[in-house]
Amino acid sequence: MDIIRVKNADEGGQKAFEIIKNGIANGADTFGLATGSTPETMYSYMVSSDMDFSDKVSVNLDEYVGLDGNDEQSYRYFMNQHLFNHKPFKKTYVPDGKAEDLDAECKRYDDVIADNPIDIQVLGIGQNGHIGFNEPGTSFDATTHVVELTESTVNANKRYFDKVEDVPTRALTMGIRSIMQSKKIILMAFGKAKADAVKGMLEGEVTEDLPASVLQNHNDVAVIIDEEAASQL
Ligand SMILES: O=P(O)(O)OC[C@H]1O[C@](O)(CO)[C@@H](O)[C@@H]1O
Repeated sequence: MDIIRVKNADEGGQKAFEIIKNGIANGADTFGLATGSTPETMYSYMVSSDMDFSDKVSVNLDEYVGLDGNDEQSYRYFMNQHLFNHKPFKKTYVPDGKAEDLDAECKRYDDVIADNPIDIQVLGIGQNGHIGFNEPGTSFDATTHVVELTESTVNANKRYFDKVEDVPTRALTMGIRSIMQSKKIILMAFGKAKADAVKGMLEGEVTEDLPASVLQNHNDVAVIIDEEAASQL
């Protein structure tokens, strides 16, 4: 793994943006995208650039079950606000959290991923080492599935909701197998709360107990970490 140390989230977002830009110059046109606070600076750099993404495709990692794309807490809404409303893409995919048949939605999303092989996948990391919403214990062979969120994840994400009871407890997520099939992966981690997960991911054994550790088995990963996230290394 290529470890890129930066001062803070702003510099990290700039580095990630540069990797995206180089990727596009080398033919990348399908991007796996992530939500959460981590990629926000990267999206700001994309938005304030003069780049045109109108011939690019995005495939997002995950969505809360039960939330419509117009719901301000949904990941579809997040992506529209942070990127797509400013920089239109040719096509943007996010799992449908309101699908009546969730199993069918997982199957549909696997077809989307198969039809749109991801050139560059952007990832954050949960405090418990999750990637996408693949929580500890998820099989490395998983494809898109419905997940029960752990207490740690619900607590970490409650900052976006009025009260913890409002945080959905289930989500649809792309599986680890699909993430690992991306040609290139950029994982960003900023802040002290991520330090233990980053240490486990980079220095620990490869184990389903810490999903991000699987990235040790991928041959093209850029890990962008700030000083606080790197503080346990
Ligand atoms: O970037 P945050 O807000 O710390 O969240 C960590 C990770 O958890 C998720 O919110 C779950 O998908 C990811 O989007 C994100 O990478």
